[in-house]
Amino acid sequence: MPSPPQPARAVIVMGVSGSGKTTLGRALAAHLGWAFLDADDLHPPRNREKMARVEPLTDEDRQPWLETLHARLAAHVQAGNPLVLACSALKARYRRTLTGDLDGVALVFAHGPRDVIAARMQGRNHFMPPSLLDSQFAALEPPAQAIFADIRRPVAELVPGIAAALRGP
Ligand SMILES: Nc1ncnc2c1ncn2[C@@H]1O[C@H](COP(=O)(O)OP(=O)(O)O)[C@@H](O)[C@H]1O
Ligand SMILES: O=C(O)[C@H](O)[C@@H](O)[C@H](O)[C@H](O)COP(=O)(O)O
Repeated sequence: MPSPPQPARAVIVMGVSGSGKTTLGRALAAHLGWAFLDADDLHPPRNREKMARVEPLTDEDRQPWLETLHARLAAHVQAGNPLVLACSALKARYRRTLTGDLDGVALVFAHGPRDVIAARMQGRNHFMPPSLLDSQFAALEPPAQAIFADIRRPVAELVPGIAAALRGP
């Protein structure tokens, strides 16, 4: 994934389940006045059912979902309608599928300690069982280049820094 392009036309907020992608992505989109899309909302029913059975998704499970997300991202970029996409995007190859040959897609990595994330997952009502968190960390390939967001900090503090990083030096 290249360094943040100038100007960014889309942002992917990535991280394991419960890392705060949705919360941070929504707040960032509101701050920027951009559209927001939660990749969770596009999981096919069989993927949601699988996770609810406490079975991690495989590469094959995720591939069609990632292709659908790429098409949505491409439509926004090509229409000049910038988008914040919250998506786990755990592996480098998933991020390559999401971005494809699109220019101007920046990456934000929502990262934090496992215990903080586990506690937050226990406190919400969601189809994703907290017991899948270890499989999420096992699949995670942290990005070499991204805007790093430490999710121990409040979202309201994180958003202006991310927006500034998107604008570039
Ligand atoms: N920076 C933060 N500080 C405190 N709580 C947070 C923060 N980010 C997210 N949360 C809370 O953590 C939980 C998981 O966040 P969520 O956005 O649903 O994560 P994800 O989309 O990555 O699964 C939610 O209950 C949310 O309110
Ligand atoms: O690739 C995956 O394994 C899933 O996308 C997973 O990472 C995602 O986290 C779930 O869809 C639960 O949704 P939340 O991210 O909102 O917990």
